[in-house]
Amino acid sequence: MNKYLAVSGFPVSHSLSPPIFRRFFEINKNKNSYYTRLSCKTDEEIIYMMDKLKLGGINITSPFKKNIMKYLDGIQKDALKMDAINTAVYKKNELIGYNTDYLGVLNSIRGKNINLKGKKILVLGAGGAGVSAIYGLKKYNNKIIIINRTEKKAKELAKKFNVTYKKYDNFKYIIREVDILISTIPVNKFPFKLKNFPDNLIIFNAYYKTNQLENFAKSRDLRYIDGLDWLINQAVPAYRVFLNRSIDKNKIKNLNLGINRKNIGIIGFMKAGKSTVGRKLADKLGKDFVDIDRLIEKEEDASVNDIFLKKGEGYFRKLEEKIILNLKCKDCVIAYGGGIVKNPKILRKLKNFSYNIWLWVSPENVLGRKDSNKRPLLKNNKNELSDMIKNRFNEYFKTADLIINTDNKRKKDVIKQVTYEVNNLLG
Ligand SMILES: Nc1ncnc2c1ncn2[C@@H]1O[C@H](COP(=O)(O)OP(=O)(O)OP(=O)(O)O)[C@@H](O)[C@H]1O
Ligand SMILES: O=C(O)C1=C[C@@H](O)[C@@H](O)[C@H](O)C1
Ligand SMILES: [Mg+2]
Repeated sequence: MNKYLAVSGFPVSHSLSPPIFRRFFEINKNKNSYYTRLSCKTDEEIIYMMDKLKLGGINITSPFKKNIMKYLDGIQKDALKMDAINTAVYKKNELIGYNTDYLGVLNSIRGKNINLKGKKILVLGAGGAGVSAIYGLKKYNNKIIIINRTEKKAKELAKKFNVTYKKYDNFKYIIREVDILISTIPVNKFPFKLKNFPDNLIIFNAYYKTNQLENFAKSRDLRYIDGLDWLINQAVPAYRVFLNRSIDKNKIKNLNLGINRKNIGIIGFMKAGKSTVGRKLADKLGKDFVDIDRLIEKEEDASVNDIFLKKGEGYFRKLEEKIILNLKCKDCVIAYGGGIVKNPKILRKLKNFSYNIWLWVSPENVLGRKDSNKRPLLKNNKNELSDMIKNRFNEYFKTADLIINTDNKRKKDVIKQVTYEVNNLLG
């Protein structure tokens, strides 16, 4: 049976979990497992979409790691102690939560053959990543200091896990005496001067976009562990939870991260809002907008409906294929037709051509949208529509780099969410 998995958060368009998991599937020849990103604005929406997409499991990232816990039927003991989860999976119809983030920290450090015993460790940041770092490291080391801009949070954490709390402003003194700095703050520019850092400092940075701390570590030849290492090392145990199999980490070479595509593609079933949202998004980003259906209409000098009725679906699909395969744009928003997922040649092109956002809509919601009864393939019949959605589901899931739910949302809210995610991706 197919297994559908995703990482959800807000924003989540930047997440490198999909290329990591897709590589795991390749390594272990999991032909029927799929993993993508699911953008959700609330914890409630995650649960709604898990049901709609029939997800077997999910990774949870910021800001939902704590709030999602109220929906779980069971919570593994490490996750309970950290009061946060990053993985949930259905086991016999019960949704069970886990936290593999702390293993991510420990195994990244171990993978670099660094002995933790006796080392003085400074954890910067008291959010979810900070908690998991402390929780993991505490098992092997008791010289841990926590500092955070909001000092109350650092104090609480220090008390809960029995580590040392220091004032934020004292960073410049403390850093001179530590062996390992674990920065868990997601920033490009580090908030403190870097010149006081000792020569043999080991830096572990949870943030995986290129940033000032990384460049500094390289310029000073300091040992540096990056967030991608952490992400891979928390994904390995999550993979075990999802599929009950282990992964040979030595095989994770040549990871194709593949999210540097400049074109943004909008895919989705009929009436999902592809044209409306695509046009507005292009406007907001200052990119050109291409609506494939409109290009077809221009070429034939007839409406999509008329082409379908007079020349048939086969003719339409051929034209659609020719236009998409010849598309040359480099920095556009493209609204693709709802039926493209039936054509493997088009799907192959899309994989490297555009970052594809699937606007999800349920059959119930499609039927409520304006003009839905005028479409030739849409005869206002919910069962027929449900069947069509089911038949195309697998291809949509495989093609989507990001899923955004449009059910029960106003157009302007969908546009806002898509724009936010795309800015997060490109920014
Ligand atoms: N979130 C939404 N809520 C309600 N109505 C919506 C929403 N998004 C789009 N619509 C409306 O649904 C109709 C279809 O939208 P649009 O034409 O953008 O969809 P599409 O995916 O391009 O459809 P098609 O398959 O016909 O190309 C329009 O009348 C649009 O205003
Ligand atoms: O960016 C991501 O994809 C993730 C980040 C961390 O929060 C992880 O805990 C999560 O499992 C996935
Ligand atoms: Mg359209």
